[in-house]
Parts: sequence; structure tokens; C-alpha cells
Amino acid sequence: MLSIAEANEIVQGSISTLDSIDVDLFAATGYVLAEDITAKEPLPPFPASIKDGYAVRSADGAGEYDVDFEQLAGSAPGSLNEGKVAYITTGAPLPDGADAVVQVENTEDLTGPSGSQQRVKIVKAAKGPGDDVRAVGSDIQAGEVVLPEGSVIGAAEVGLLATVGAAKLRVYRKPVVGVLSTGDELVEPGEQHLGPGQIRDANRLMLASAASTSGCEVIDLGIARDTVEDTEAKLQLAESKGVDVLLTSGGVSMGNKDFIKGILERKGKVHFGRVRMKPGKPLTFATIDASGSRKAMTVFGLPGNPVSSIVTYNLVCLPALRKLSGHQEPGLRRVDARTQTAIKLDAERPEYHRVSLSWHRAGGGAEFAASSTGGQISSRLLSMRSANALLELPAAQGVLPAGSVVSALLIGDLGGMPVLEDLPMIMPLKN
Ligand SMILES: Nc1nc2c(c(=O)[nH]1)N[C@H]1C(S)=C(S)[C@@H](COP(=O)(O)OP(=O)(O)OC[C@H]3O[C@@H](n4cnc5c(N)ncnc54)[C@H](O)[C@@H]3O)O[C@H]1N2
Ligand code: MOO
Repeated sequence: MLSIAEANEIVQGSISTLDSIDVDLFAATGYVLAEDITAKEPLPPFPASIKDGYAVRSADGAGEYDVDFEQLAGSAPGSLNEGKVAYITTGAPLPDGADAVVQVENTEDLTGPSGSQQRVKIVKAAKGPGDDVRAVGSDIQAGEVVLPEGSVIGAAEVGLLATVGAAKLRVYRKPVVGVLSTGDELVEPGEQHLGPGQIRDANRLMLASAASTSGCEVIDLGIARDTVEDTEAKLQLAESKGVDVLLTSGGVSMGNKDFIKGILERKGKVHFGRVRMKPGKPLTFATIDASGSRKAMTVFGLPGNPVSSIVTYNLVCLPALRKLSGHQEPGLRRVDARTQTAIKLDAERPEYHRVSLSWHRAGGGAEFAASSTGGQISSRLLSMRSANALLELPAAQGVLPAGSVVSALLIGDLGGMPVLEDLPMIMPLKN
């Protein structure tokens, strides 16, 4: 049987990044850039005040001055007369003739009650030319690549792109993902009265949620009943809807109603149908080539047990969706974590044990602590609740003692880690 590393190598080697499309900046979040973005102009484009205060000639020093004019943000720079200062606001262009800014806190307003001539006392002079002024190009230089191809666009990147005027962008297309459940026992989640032998379909909505979290367009293909005809019809529906990646769940094991592998073998190439992992052993991967007007389709036959399906999604499908979307490093990230309880190992399969990681200070250092989410049977979806990592446990006899350091694959946002109230902030040493 394949290892999970070999399975991922096969998947990553069988798929390529999708074509690129143009998107508006407003809709660009989550995409990967398909071009370098370069700043056409410097930022700031003019010497800009960092403070509200007075634009001065720094050589003039402290003393009392007439206020020549007001230089407000958004106005063209005025020309400062000798022996005077100009009132200036943050972000305004430095007037010609001025070379520094004195913040208002370092001045006293001497304007009389008539207010006819504004005067000010500079109490604390500017240190020299350039004081409290942003030089042209000090934030971004003209010609600088602000974002290279392959950058993932988040909020900060959107801000940068807006700054340099990149209102339309070339990005890699995201895959259209179809989700399909299989099984006669399944009913819709809205069903309040379960009949004999029935359960609600959890996987389809869970996988749809996971794929849309990655920014993919999701197409709901419903539930295929346990017949070859119905399952084939749903695959045809996926093709007709332009699905790039089909996620099925259930029907990939050894039962006499497990049709998925056989159908995929007839339609395309099944690259593997079993992986040495727990949970998720029957994970199946197939590709169906493009033909005529039909797009190429990548198919993951995920095991029906809900935990098996979401764990295999994270370990194999998510990196695949990322590669298709243009991510340069599509794999999950690894950290080391210390186990908080003893964990029984599986003698035959490496196990992906669901844990909640939190950050602990220990001795002189700090480390991740891994708390098990409890019973790990692959039907128990509660074992995924608040799990932000999968411990990579080796296949071995016996028990891994509490306090062992194990590698863990991140599947959740560490920004959502449990909050520890007892962590004081470390204050830097005063010198
Ligand atoms: N003889 C063998 N039997 C099984 C083996 C094996 O090696 N030999 N492997 C087991 C393992 S491991 C897994 S995992 C499961 C996977 O089986 P399938 O992918 O064929 O899934 P089903 O049999 O259709 O369902 C398994 C289980 O999950 C429930 N299920 C299915 N779909 C959903 C859904 N959309 N939402 C919620 N729950 C779902 C289903 O009712 C079953 O209880 O096979 C073992 N068997
Ligand atoms: O691989 Mo199955 O997912 O152990 O239950």
C-alpha cells in the first residue's frame, strides 16, 4: 500500500496549475497572482509631512515666526517665504523652501485675539533637514516589484495593489469543485425525522464548506443512490457542470455497493485506491482526460466515514486544490508539539490523531502543547471539533507516552488557538 507521502507525490505530479484570468481588485482576495506587480510611481510621490505641525527651514531653529499659509493634505505645495513657517497637516506635501516639520506639540500658538496674522513659537526646533518628512519613494520606489507572481492575495496585498493602482489583476483560476455523497442511507441535513437505517449527509456540506473556505466555487451534486446508474449519472452531471475537481464520499471500500472505483476505472485512470493511513485507507484518486467540449476532471473518492473524508481532504485534496490555484508551496505546514496524554499507536497504519494545539511556556523556552480531541474512531466527527492539527503518529506497537514530541500538520488557523490567561508578556530588558 502507498504511503501518504507517495500518494501526495502522485497527486501533485498528475495535476497542473489552471489557466489565468483577469479579476477586479475588489474580488481578488484568496487568488494567487499570475503576474509580477510593479509600482509605476514612487510612494509618497512628493515629500510628505509625517505630523500635523509647521513646515520649517530647519536651519532657522527655535523662535517666533509668522505663519505664511496653510498647507493641507491634497493641495499642491506652496512656496515658503524666508523667515516664515507654514501650518501643515499629516500627509500634505512639504512646501517648496521648507525642509522639515515641527509637530504641533513642540510649538505654542501666539496668534492674537484678532487672529489677523497667525504667529507661532517653535519651542523645540527640528533636528535637521528631513525631520518628520517622508522622502519621495521612502515607502515604495518607482519600478519596485511590490508583489511577485505566486503571491497569495490577502487583505494587506489588496491594500498594496490598490496603492499602486493595480485595479485589475491577472490571477490563476480557482478550481470549480463538485461535491457528491453516495449511499442509500443518506438523507438531507434538513430532515428532522430519520427513517429506519437513515443518517443525515454530513460529508457533502462539510466538504463544500472546506472547498469554499479555500475560495473555490462549489457545485452541489447531491446524493447518488447505491446503484451504478445513479452514480454514473451524477458523474455525468459533474462533467456537464464544468467541474474541475470532484469530491465524492463513500462507496470506495470493499462492500458490494461500493461502485466508485469501478466507475472511475471505466471513465479515466485510477492512480491509487488505498493508502496506508488511519483514518482514510480507501482514499481513491483518479483523473479523467478532457474530451471534446468536456474539461479534464480530477476525482478524489473520499472514504464515507466523516472523519476519514475530512482528514483525507486536508491531507491530499487541499494541497491539490492549492496547486491547481497556483500556490507555490501547496503542502500543509508542520510544527513540533508535545503530547499532553498517552496515545495508543496503531501497529499497521500511521495515524493522523486530531489535536488542539496551544502555545505554552516551558522551562526557559516555549512550545506547542497537543491536546487530543478524544475518541478517534473515524465515524466520530466530534474528534474534528476544534482540531487545528493532525499529529503524525508512526505505525508501531504500544503506547506513545505523554510528554513525547511529535510532528503535527496544521489544518486550522493558529489565530484561533485556545487563549491562555496565564501567559505574561515578556518585557524587553532596559539598557
Ligand atoms: N471489508 C472491509 N470493510 C471496510 C474496510 C476494509 O478495508 N475492508 N475499510 C473500512 C474503512 S477504513 C473505511 S474508512 C470505510 C470506508 O468505506 P466507504 O468509503 O465505502 O464508505 P461507506 O461504506 O459508504 O460509508 C462508511 C460509513 O460512513 C457513513 N457515511 C457515508 N457517507 C456519509 C455522509 N455523506 N455523511 C455521513 N456519513 C456518511 C456510512 O453510513 C458508513 O457508516 O470502510 C470500512 N470498511
Ligand atoms: O480508514 Mo477508515 O478511515 O480507518 O475508518
